[in-house]
Amino acid sequence: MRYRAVLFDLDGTLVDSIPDIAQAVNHMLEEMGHPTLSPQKISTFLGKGMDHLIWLALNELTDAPAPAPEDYQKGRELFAKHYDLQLQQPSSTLFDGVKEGLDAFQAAGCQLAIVTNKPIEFVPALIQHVGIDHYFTCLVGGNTCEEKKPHPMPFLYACEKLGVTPAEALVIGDSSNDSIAAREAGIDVLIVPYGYNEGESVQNLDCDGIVSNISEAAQWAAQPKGH
Ligand SMILES: O=C(O)COP(=O)(O)O
Ligand SMILES: [Mg+2]
Repeated sequence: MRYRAVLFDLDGTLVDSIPDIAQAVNHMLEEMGHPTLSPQKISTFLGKGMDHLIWLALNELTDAPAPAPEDYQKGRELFAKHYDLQLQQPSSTLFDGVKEGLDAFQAAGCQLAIVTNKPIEFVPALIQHVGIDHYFTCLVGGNTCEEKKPHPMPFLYACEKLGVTPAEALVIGDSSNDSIAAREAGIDVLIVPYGYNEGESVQNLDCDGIVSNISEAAQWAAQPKGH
């Protein structure tokens, strides 16, 4: 294995988290007297953290250039309340190949971390529900560091926590937020094509490869560079 640590994005890479996020967004919208949005539409708002998601969802429903500050604040409180409730009985699921891939990386002696833009308080319940919490020795959320992806800080913070250099780490993600942050941090990056890249194709992202799932990522990482 070419790497000592693997830093995983969460939403859209390990977990199909849209079912619970869409429910929470739509409960928020309903309580604020707005019509609901399709899960497909909501999935295009994901990637830059909870505040951005709420901003885009509220913005979608009005002609105003931005939600009023009090509506935005109310939206943030309601989303957090409903997402927390949702995570008590979640519907989110693991993508195919995740467990096999995590097992392969772990068997090869890699340390595993999650680096997500999701606020850290929601992460433990979600990864416990899908049965992958025991794999990770480091969890970094969107509010753990001063900056979020696409800033490199969260990935560099995870490397420091795990005691590895950026050259010894690999990032696996689903969006430009992951590829840009990884490149800026000097960390190799693989992209999966089944996640949420803010509604855009992943084909043009600056990365070291596009792999069909995490299991294939582990095979890729086991080969010498240049294969
Ligand atoms: O919270 C988001 O917007 C996306 O989370 P992610 O970084 O795990 O994809
Ligand atoms: Mg993601």
